[in-house]
Amino acid sequence: MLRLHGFAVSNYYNMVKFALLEKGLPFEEVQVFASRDEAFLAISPRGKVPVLECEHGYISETSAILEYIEALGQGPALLPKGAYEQARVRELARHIELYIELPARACYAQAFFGLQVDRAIQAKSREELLGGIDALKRLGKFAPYVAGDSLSIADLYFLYSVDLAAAVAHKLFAIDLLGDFPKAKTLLERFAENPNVQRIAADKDALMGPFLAHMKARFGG
Ligand SMILES: N[C@@H](CCC(=O)N[C@@H](CS)C(=O)NCC(=O)O)C(=O)O
Repeated sequence: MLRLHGFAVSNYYNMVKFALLEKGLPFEEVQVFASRDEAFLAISPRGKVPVLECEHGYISETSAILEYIEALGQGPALLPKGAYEQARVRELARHIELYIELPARACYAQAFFGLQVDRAIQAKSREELLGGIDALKRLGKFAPYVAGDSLSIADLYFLYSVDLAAAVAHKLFAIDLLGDFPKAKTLLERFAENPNVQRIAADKDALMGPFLAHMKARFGG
């Protein structure tokens, strides 16, 4: 059986969990916080979650994990047929990750953990986030899913990046990131009704207290 290592507050972990749930693949969750412990580095060389354990060994990096799950060919496909169509989905996923998730992440420490992020990093993140949202408006189809009429890997990145990015933009820059992006808001509302999304959100809420205590013990703040 597949085993998903990580923790329920992690947005990357939740992208993989959502894919597994939507595909109906059986899996076990192995709760572990990101760390640089030797035992964890042996399965995740950058000390990050998620890690997927399969019959052959361990896979780190969400995009590699998602591609592996997809290649198993079970459950509903999260990539369309056709090389071009697939490339468009991957293009969207990369845009969301590189230009929305990562700039927002650079400010998580201040937005969520009470630490201070350097002003220059904040300014760069703000600019990149606005550019990332602009690119998503241009590239996304939202018909009703990000890449078209069916759920795809691009939606996983969207669902578990844009909400956090919007929170960062609101808290640090007093910007309503989705203020003039009604299609994105509508899609988030649609996802909020999905039972798998609700289960993932409930698991996240349940772990939030212990996770914050873990972060405080590790970094202070
Ligand atoms: N590039 C990685 C990013 C994963 C990631 O950043 N995970 C976070 C949790 S949401 C983490 O493990 N952070 C710990 C760290 O960076 O030390 C992926 O795609 O899986």
